[in-house]
Amino acid sequence: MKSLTELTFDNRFARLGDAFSTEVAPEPIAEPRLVVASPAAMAVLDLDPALAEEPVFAELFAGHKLWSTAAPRAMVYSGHQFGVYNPRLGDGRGLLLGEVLNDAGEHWDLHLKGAGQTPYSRMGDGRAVLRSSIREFLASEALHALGIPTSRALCVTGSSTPVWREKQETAAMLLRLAPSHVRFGHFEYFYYTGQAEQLKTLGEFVLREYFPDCLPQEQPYAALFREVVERNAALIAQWQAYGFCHGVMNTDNMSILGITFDYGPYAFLDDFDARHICNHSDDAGRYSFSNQVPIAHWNLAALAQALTPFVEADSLRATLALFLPLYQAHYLDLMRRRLGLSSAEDGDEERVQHLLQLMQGSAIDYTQFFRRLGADAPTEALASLREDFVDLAGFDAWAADYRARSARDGGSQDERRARMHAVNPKYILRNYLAQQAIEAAERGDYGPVRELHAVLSRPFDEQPGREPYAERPPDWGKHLAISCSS
Ligand SMILES: Nc1ncnc2c1ncn2[C@@H]1O[C@H](COP(=O)(O)OP(=O)(O)OP(=O)(O)O)[C@@H](O)[C@H]1O
Ligand SMILES: [Mg+2]
Repeated sequence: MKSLTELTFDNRFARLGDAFSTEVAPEPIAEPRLVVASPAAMAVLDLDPALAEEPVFAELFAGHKLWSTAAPRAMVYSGHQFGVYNPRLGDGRGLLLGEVLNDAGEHWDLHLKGAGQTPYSRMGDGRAVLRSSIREFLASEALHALGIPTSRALCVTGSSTPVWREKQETAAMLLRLAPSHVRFGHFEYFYYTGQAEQLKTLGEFVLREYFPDCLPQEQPYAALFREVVERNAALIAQWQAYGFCHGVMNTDNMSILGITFDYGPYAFLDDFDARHICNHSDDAGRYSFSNQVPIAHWNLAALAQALTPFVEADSLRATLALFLPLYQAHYLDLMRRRLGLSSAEDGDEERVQHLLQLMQGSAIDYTQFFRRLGADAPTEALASLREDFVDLAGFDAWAADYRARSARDGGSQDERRARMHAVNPKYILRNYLAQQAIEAAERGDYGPVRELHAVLSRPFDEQPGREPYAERPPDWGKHLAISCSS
């Protein structure tokens, strides 16, 4: 284990120079205090979790202190937002502090979100409020615990610095960790500004540092695009299988690594609803839950456009066409496992679709359904789940088929339960749980956010005494409108 001062920096992205990022010092927030830290994320940097309680920890992650070998910089990027190209984006409130080299030899970007104004702030104040920082923290670590690729969150630091949104709030900073902060929008920026040399420098950097297996191939950029398509197909399959709605799938929020990136008004589904829209400024439902699949494809097409200087359009198009079948295969595999099926059979896709149709409009809790389905033998589990469905005849037909399918799959009930509980979480980050923790934190009580984080770090475990965290939302928590100003 290291002390905080022993972190080793090797700032590869900073060395790309001023065409890619601008040196900016963090603007500290007043009276910093640790709100919550993730022991698992600290372990990524070989840091003892106890260090989070030292005053210097909050000072570092509130912009008051900096390692002498860090190199804080705001990155430039652009991107398509809601389908429209926005040429002027970039880190408007976040800074890449540098890249830490851990004991395993991995580079991890330290990105401080809410660190003050930068040349890319446009009209913004460069700040992030406490509630949105807590939401990003909780989701990053919750998705990681579910096994969904994501940026990580080291900690949230609160302050007394006032910030004006719809009302007066306080500023916070989130320390985000990721192997890279390069987004689709980085490629788009250099492509659309016609900076061919810089586009090539970026591409070579990404290939060399993050996709070394693509380099020796005949067409490294074609291989890179194929890898990004494959990773996104796998990622979006996990989102859909676990009911995660991102809400702002703009290309500036799409990581080149295929990890979940930028947590805004996201939501995990409570009741299953394919049409769910978690971003209340998204009137048209562009980023609704079921649209995430075609939108990921659309975003990949936007990235492909920026790669046309390197790869033939026909080749890019052919790779793009792989996205949907790859996605479907991953999704079906995950849903089979969620249903406790260890083998594949024709008709499984229809079984999954039929179940989701029955859930739609029946107010069926998506997370609880699968957990309860695995808790008992199929006949007993189905009998207890049945009463919640509106279309009972439809459900009975599905259940009869599922019982027979499960019997053919074989195995003991103990094996089935263990297998299902390992993929069907008991605890999920429900918006109402986040909201309760945020309201307590806004009153200065950080106990609830720490406890919720601890619960969500073991989502598949029974956690005696913590059962209330597995409950469906109360009425007030069913249709929370999460503010997009963050
Ligand atoms: N308060 C703010 N001040 C300055 N710029 C901002 C502010 N909020 C958002 N932006 C900028 O607006 C653009 C879109 O914001 P978006 O919400 O997608 O990103 P973000 O949440 O700020 O950061 P990230 O994508 O790094 O998680 C980004 O360029 C972002 O830096
Ligand atoms: Mg963003």
